[in-house]
Amino acid sequence: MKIFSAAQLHEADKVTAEKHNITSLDLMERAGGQIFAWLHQRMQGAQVPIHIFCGIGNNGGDGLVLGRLLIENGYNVTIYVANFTDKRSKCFLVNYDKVKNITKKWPILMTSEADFPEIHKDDIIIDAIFGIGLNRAPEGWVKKLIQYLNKNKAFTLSIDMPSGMYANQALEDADAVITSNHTLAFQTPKFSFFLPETARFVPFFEVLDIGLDPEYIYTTEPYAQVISKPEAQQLYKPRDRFSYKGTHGHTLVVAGSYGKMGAAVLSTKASLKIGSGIVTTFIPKVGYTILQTSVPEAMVLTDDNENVLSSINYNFNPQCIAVGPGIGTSEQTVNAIKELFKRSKSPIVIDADGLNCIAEDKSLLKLIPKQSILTPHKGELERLIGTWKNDYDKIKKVKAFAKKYEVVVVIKETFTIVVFEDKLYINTSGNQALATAGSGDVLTGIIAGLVSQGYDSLLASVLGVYLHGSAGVLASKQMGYEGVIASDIIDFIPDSYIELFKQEQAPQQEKTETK
Ligand SMILES: NC(=O)C1=CN([C@@H]2O[C@H](COP(=O)(O)OP(=O)(O)OC[C@H]3O[C@@H](n4cnc5c(N)ncnc54)[C@H](O)[C@@H]3O)[C@@H](O)[C@H]2O)[C@@H](O)CC1
Ligand SMILES: Nc1ncnc2c1ncn2[C@@H]1O[C@H](COP(=O)(O)OP(=O)(O)O)[C@@H](O)[C@H]1O
Ligand SMILES: [K+]
Repeated sequence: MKIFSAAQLHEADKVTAEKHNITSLDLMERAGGQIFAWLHQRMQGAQVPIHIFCGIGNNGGDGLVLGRLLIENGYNVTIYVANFTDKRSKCFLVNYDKVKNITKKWPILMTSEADFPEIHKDDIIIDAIFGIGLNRAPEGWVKKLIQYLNKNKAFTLSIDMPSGMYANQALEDADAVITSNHTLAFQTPKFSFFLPETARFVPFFEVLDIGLDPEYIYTTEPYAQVISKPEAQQLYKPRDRFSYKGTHGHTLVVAGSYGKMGAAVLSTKASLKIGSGIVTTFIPKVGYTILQTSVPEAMVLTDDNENVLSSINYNFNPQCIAVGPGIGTSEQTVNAIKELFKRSKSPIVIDADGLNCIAEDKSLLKLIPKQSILTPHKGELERLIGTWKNDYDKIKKVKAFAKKYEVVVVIKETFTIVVFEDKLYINTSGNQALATAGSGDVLTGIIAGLVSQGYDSLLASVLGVYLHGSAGVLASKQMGYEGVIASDIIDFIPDSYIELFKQEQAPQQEKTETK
């Protein structure tokens, strides 16, 4: 699914109005109507008090449309307008009057803290204060209103986005954002929903299609893309019935050192399980028996050194090389990696200590083969590109880095982001079960195994991150979050492929006895 920026959404709004001969007011009616339908379906007329807090822009206008429809359908509604300025939007004003025309219970204008209403914990709060038009951090009594609503235990539904955060700009004041229970976003999720600094304000969201111009949506290069099952499905390359192991590529895994041979085992197994036809693993001598016994399917080459990598020699052309898990950063290993980079003609997936070796000796950077894939977590990324001011600054720096060295960067997070040139792909599979030792080593093997099978570096990264997340989720369904260890993620790789093409089962109709 495409993610558009706030500017693109305003543009889409304009284009839709012009091309489809509808007004912004019609669009607002659609948007408010969709929120109403969502609530109505769940509430079925229940008389729970609903408090709608509107700003004075079009997000507030959506709140007014919702309020009117709820009142017309007999709900128990109170509308408040956070009247922080008289510069109200046109569509807001029209809908403000429409509310006044259908009820004697007019919207309550709030102008200070003294106007904050009492809210019971079982009530419902609708947050329609700010949407994509926020242009500065909320201050004064409006900030206090946001804090007051957050302190309340009532269920909070945000319209389009939690008020106080930007769609695609860094957060300025984390104390002035609504923490919503559920967000209903129009047409597209917002980029900030997925970033470490802001995702916690959006624990659940759904996207409502408000019918913005399909041509605009289809042809416009998005700000970012969300990768979920339908997108991942399209990336899959079916296997040829007449293929043989060589067709599916030969992966070289360079990993392990004394005490960290498990990392080599995990990457090797993952690479085989994702479908690499042949895997050779290069390790220090100490790991020979461990590797041969744990993964009989893999071939093993050993370094001359007993405990760490010092010279990486092999006499074949792998389609992809995975480097880094468990190798340490001793001087001889850094030098060995340097020689490997110089020699390699294939893309290299560089993870963990592979990245730390680069951080130790930055001259390695320009030797990284083009189209290689770097998979840093936060700490490794910081050692590579330095610190950042906020999530957006981080993305900007990673984009510049990826462009400069012509590589793909996989920023590992709860919502992992794959960065290539100016493109951003956000992964949505995965859960907290993946937060376990060795999980990253599995991902390295997965991505390398996909490159070996003929996926280009970008697709291998995007699909690999998706399947890795999906395997973790499937494992956690049987073992709970805590019970999943990295080997389990590998065991569930086959299921993650199968799950990719599983049809969602339609809810079963209840059978009625007729006799
Ligand atoms: N395609 C679209 O773009 C559509 C947008 N709609 C709604 O319109 C919203 C965007 O509306 P607007 O652009 O009017 O903007 P908002 O309603 O998000 O609010 C911006 C208003 O608040 C003021 N403001 C911004 N930051 C402030 C601050 N910190 N303190 C005080 N005032 C502040 C602005 O000057 C402006 O008047 C969307 O989020 C969505 O809810 C829908 O009505 C329909 C379609
Ligand atoms: N809470 C979470 N939700 C989703 N994915 C997660 C979560 N925590 C960790 N992950 C994923 O698990 C992997 C952990 O990798 P990494 O930190 O390198 O682990 P290790 O170094 O132990 O192998 C990454 O792919 C990351 O995106
Ligand atoms: K809002």
